[in-house]
Amino acid sequence: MAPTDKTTTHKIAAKGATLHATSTGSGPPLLFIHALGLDHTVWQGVIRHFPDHCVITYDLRGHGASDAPTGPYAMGQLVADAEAVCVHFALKEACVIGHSVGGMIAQGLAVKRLDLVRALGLVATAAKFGQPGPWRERASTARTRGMAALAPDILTRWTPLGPHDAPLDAQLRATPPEGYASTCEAIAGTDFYTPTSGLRLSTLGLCGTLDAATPPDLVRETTDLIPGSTFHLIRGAGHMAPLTHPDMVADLIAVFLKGVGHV
Ligand SMILES: O=C(O)CC1=CCC(=O)O1
Repeated sequence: MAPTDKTTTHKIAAKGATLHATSTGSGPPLLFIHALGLDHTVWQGVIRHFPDHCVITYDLRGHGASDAPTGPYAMGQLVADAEAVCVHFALKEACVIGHSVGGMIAQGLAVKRLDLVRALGLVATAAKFGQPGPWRERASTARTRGMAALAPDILTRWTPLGPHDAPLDAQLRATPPEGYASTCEAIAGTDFYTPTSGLRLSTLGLCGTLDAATPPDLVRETTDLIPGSTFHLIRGAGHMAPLTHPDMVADLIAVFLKGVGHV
């Protein structure tokens, strides 16, 4: 939802960083967590479909209007940040919907604080994003050459060419290199296959058929770690489905929420 006078912005104190968050509406809580190199606004087209929920978004540390302390960041800290956001808003039993690294953080939050998480939405994400080497290289490039050196390749992997390229490119280039690099290092050090396999909660997995960054088989494999989960493909979408196909993403989430009684 584009910020309206019903949307409030919040500053949340986390360890070593102040986080920027937004809150709108009331009802069953939904927490949306964005991907690497973006900010909370990537969810705008999705969250406008949930006027009867309490919708919370925030910017990861190192991204958007949150602080970008010097890294590296640990995945445990990114999970603790999500926990701090839940505590700030007194969220309990939220449906936590994470995109890409946001989905990894959502898995970690459910493992750490199942009391806070009633259901999971795993959008174009994984329990482990490949080998650490390329993430460390990306971190090093961000620090030494800046986001402009990375943006063209990342954009090509994110989404088939389209009208979203310019705003995505702008967000990516506006991400503080230290925040981006430190988040890459958190990804490099994370393998959630075992902890996520132990989760028992309602889970929806979503992936675009054209996703080159987290291909459908990877997202399906991650979703399948959680018994009873459901998985849907979004035809024609790439990695940026929440931005390029917001109505479809929202419809699938809405059906899922209805199915689990989070309405
Ligand atoms: O940027 C990418 O290559 C894809 C990605 C992995 C984690 C994330 O948030 O984005």
